[in-house]
Amino acid sequence: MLTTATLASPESRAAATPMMEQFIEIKAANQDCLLFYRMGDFYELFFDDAVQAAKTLGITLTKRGQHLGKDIPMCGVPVHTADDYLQKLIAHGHRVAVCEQTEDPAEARKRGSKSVVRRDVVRLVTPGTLTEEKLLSPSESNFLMALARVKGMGDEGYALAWLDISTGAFRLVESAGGRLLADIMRIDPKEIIVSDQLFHDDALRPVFDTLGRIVTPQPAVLFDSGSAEGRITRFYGVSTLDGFGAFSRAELAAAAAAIAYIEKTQLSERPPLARPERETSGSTLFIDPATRGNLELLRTLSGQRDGSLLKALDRTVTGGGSRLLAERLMSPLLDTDAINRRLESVGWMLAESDLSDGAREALKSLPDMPRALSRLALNRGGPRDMGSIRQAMESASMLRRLFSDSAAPEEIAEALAAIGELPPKLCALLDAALGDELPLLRRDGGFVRAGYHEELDEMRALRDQSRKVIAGLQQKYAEDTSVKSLKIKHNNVLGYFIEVTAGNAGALTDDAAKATFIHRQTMANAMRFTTTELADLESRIANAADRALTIENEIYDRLSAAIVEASDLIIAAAHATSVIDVSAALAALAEEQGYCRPVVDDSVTFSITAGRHPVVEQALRRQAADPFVANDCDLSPSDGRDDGAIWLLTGPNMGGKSTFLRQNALIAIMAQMGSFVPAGGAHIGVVDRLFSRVGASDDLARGRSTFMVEMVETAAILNQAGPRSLVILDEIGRGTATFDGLSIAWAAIEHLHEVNRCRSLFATHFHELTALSEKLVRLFNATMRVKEWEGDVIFLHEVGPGAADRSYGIQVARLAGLPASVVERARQVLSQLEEGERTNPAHKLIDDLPLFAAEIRQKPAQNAEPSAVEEALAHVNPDNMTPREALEFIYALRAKLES
Ligand SMILES: Nc1ncnc2c1ncn2[C@@H]1O[C@H](COP(=O)(O)OP(=O)(O)OP(=O)(O)O)[C@@H](O)[C@H]1O
Repeated sequence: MLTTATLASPESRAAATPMMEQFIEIKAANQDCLLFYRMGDFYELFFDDAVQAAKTLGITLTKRGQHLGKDIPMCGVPVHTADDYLQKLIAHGHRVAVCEQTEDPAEARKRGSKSVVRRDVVRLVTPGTLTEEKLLSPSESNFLMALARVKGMGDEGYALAWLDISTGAFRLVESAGGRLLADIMRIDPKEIIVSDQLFHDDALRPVFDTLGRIVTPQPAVLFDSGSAEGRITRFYGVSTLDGFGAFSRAELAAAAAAIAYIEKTQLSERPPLARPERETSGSTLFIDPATRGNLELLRTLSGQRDGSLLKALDRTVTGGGSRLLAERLMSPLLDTDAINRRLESVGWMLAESDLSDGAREALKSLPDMPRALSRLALNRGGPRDMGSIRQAMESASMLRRLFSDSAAPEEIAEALAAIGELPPKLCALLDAALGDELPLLRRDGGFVRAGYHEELDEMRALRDQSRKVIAGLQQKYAEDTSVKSLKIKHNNVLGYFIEVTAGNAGALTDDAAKATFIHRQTMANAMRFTTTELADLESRIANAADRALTIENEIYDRLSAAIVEASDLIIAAAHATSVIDVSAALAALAEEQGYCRPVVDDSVTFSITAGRHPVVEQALRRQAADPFVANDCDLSPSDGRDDGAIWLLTGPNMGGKSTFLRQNALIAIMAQMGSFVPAGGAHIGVVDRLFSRVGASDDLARGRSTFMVEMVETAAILNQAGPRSLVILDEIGRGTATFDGLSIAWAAIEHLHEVNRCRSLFATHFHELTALSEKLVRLFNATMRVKEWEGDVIFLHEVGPGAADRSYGIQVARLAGLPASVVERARQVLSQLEEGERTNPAHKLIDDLPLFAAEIRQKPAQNAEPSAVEEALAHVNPDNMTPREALEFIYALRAKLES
């Protein structure tokens, strides 16, 4: 098949029709994109673009004409539903170049009958540069990120710039090799651009492999730090960056690359980007990528939002609020003043519940201002986007009035001040100019309010009156000709015409009538006429309608320009409404769920009383199950020491160890993002790095077994955790042979205690480890309590001091539905093992080691008689059985078991 790559060959070009020539040229300039080629009301795709798109979209692949003697594969999507198709293509990792007709076909015809309509790519659609409402999730930011490295600055020379053209947010931070992936993951970009060179740098390969296909290489010139400043100043129309603050060379390179990419994809349009705001490197809680995934902050491990921490916490009522909450959750702070400022806002909203309820009510009618603004600035908007800005400005001002008599804390007061900066003139202008009911598209007209523009009103009246005049004319002609059924109709070919049935045509064609009625068309059953009067009227109507639309379009452009001019103020006010939304939402959450305000300071205290797991607690409540059992956790330094404690947690399977570990990590995250926390009381000395090793997963794609993944993550923790870190380790060493696992866990605890000296929670089934507490002064044993009742185990989910003596694995296995025969056999093996341990102290270290079952299996209990089921099984040959016989055999086994 002809591919787009071979299209550009000289033979291909020589054989091309004029339209094909145009296609080949445009395609050659956009090799890495599918080309949406505008043909009338469709975007059409050709050659291998068509094949790929038809497959992804599940639409029919057809053919259109031939090129070089071969059929040209083709598929197409209607322009008015193109967004739906774009969404699917983008989600599947494609990039799309949208090629529009840039002149009227009539213009092209003037150049000769064979001329091709001019076309040009007006935009590249990529995952990080979306603006359409349909393509975006209201509650998620859509960040494009540029990663730059400036040579000669060693490991510290990385910088990240990320921006969302749908909201105007633009930020920068410096990063380093060790935290690069963590920084990228906390920002959660949809697309990352890097220079060709960096893309092929072996040192970064593991980072890019983890991030997958969201990373795309771009020409190195985009990242040139020498011309970076010039590119940024040109974009913002300023002569120097002095007013923006001081940036490092790497930051400038990243910011300029992001801007260059926006220019490349948006072509002539310029989105309303806020000035780049610099984050201090390392000012947010470092959460390593594995921990971020395992703690299911934004999404569960299977990629769902349901079941994530964000979903459990989100009570915001605006898209902007929801996006800000997600950002805060992903980037908890280290600065206690900033954290307490946020907590102050939540506390105040909680105390002023009438006000905050009122605010939430007002916020519900607040449209997504930045996204409407961005569409208008990019010329992709319509009258309804203007309506959204008007409505948002009104709702925001109402919100501000609501708080006018209150003594709001600093953060809220600043937000209210930012709303106050919204230009009242713009508000008044939109109010005066825009009608109440707005059409989707500007080309439909009818969005300017009556009374706003004199000439427009006149033209509209003329247009509408003329329509009335036509109705009068119809009546007059009907009377004059005595043809009651005479009608004046309109179509696109003839314009207005008079129509009578064939039987009545005589009345309009007799000599007297001929002077007035001019014949236009004879149909099978009807005859059509016009009159000079009607033709005059028609041109007046058409002129008036045309003129009205022209005036409306001029007004649209003026309003749009006025809105875009105020974009900085609009973006700032929108952020302010999001701050109020988040504070009020966290207050509502705290009220609804009974959360408390944490004490956050610079100590290394970690003391939580009656803590709960925010997600599990809500899930249990939804299922109307037993309520969540609250537990204390205290890792604070004791006896005048300055380093925190390690809790070694033992307990039965299903006892709640993992839940307890995670809940304490989540409480720390929530406190540092500035939220109240699910606890009776909490005092947290700021955690600077959070590490966890929980759950087990294979990473076979990268050639790592479960155990390898576990060890890689453990290594990262032991190498990086410092005195202010919080470390959560769940069942280290379980993925290997027992002695190996136990030894690794043993050594890891000693290392945490002696070297890392950080606050840690360590859950394990190796009960031998509890002996370590005699040796390590900061290590404390804790256990999940259970009750035994008639051989069954009842989980109390209570954490208390001490060590568990056993794991109750067999009881849990029975609950899980393991066949009764297996459970029974396991009990026998366990008692053998325990017996062995009593008589043979050499086995001291292996009291709950399932892997040793292998050894036992070779030495079955001597007096164990084979059961009837085993007898039957021993004599059967499955290869000789039909499925039906096999099923009957199972029934027979079942009957034996029950007897
Ligand atoms: N504090 C609690 N209150 C109520 N229910 C809880 C509590 N903690 C845990 N649970 C329930 O117990 C179940 C098991 O908890 P979890 O997975 O934490 O146990 P575990 O001790 O880590 O088990 P394993 O050792 O098998 O991994 C959870 O799904 C949860 O529903």
